[in-house]
Amino acid sequence: MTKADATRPIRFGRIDYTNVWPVFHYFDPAKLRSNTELVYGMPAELNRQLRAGEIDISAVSSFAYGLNADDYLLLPDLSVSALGEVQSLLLFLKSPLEKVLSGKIALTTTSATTVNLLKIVMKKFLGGDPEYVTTEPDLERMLETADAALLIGDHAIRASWRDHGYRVLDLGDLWRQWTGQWMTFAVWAVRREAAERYPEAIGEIYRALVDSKRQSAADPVPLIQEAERRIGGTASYWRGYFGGLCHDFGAEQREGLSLYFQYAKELGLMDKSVRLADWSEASARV
Ligand SMILES: C=C(O[C@@H]1C=C(C(=O)O)C=C[C@H]1O)C(=O)O
Repeated sequence: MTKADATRPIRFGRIDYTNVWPVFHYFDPAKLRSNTELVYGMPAELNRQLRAGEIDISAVSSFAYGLNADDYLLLPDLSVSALGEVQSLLLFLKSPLEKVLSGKIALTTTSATTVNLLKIVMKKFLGGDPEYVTTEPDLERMLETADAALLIGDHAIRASWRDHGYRVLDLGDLWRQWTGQWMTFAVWAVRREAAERYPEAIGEIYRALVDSKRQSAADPVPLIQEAERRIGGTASYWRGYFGGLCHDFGAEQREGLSLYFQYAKELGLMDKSVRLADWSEASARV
């Protein structure tokens, strides 16, 4: 290992959306023994950076994990999942649904999981075949030329609060209606080479994330207050929002995500089957 390698910080990607807050709220890199640098970004940008090795570990779109499962390991029991409605994965319809099915849909540049979930819903569940264009997440501009627009994260939340008059479909709700399953939108992944190279640091980061998740679940009030302060909305909105999300990744979430990967492969959205592979502290210590 060169000197530069030995001193280089671990680069850790944090999605700059409220949905990951419970896992990051009490996570403070300054309290770690290892030199860890947080890199904030939209999911699609962090997906790219983890793929390129510019960051070592990150919250990423679950779809991006699926594309790169040979090179990544999952940090166990961490995810952004929901059974049903999420409130931040929204398709805004300017035209009636029948027209959207053969019309044009504008997709946010920030997403990977939800754009592919929408393609699954459109094709497999609703029998549609719309044209897709990818654009910056600006609802009014998207709908100038498209019949519908997909937004995720805080872009979707802010747009949903406006008096827009559009019909809105929640992708978490659609997935549940058609499959009865959980859906997992984001996971925490580490590059296999980073897991081998920095086993103690990854273990330390992992324990700190699990600890943050536990503290957030025990008392969501600080997160709710911070969301009100930074983004707006009411305490009851944020209570409902955080309450509808699950940051665990147990058997039910794994089953739902595996079904999503199966459909994505069936429709040619990814070319390989995905086997979920977990990082483990015990194996990293050997
Ligand atoms: C719940 C959400 O999950 C997300 C959806 C993602 C995607 O579609 O690729 C990626 C990360 C999460 O931000 C959300 O964005 O609101």
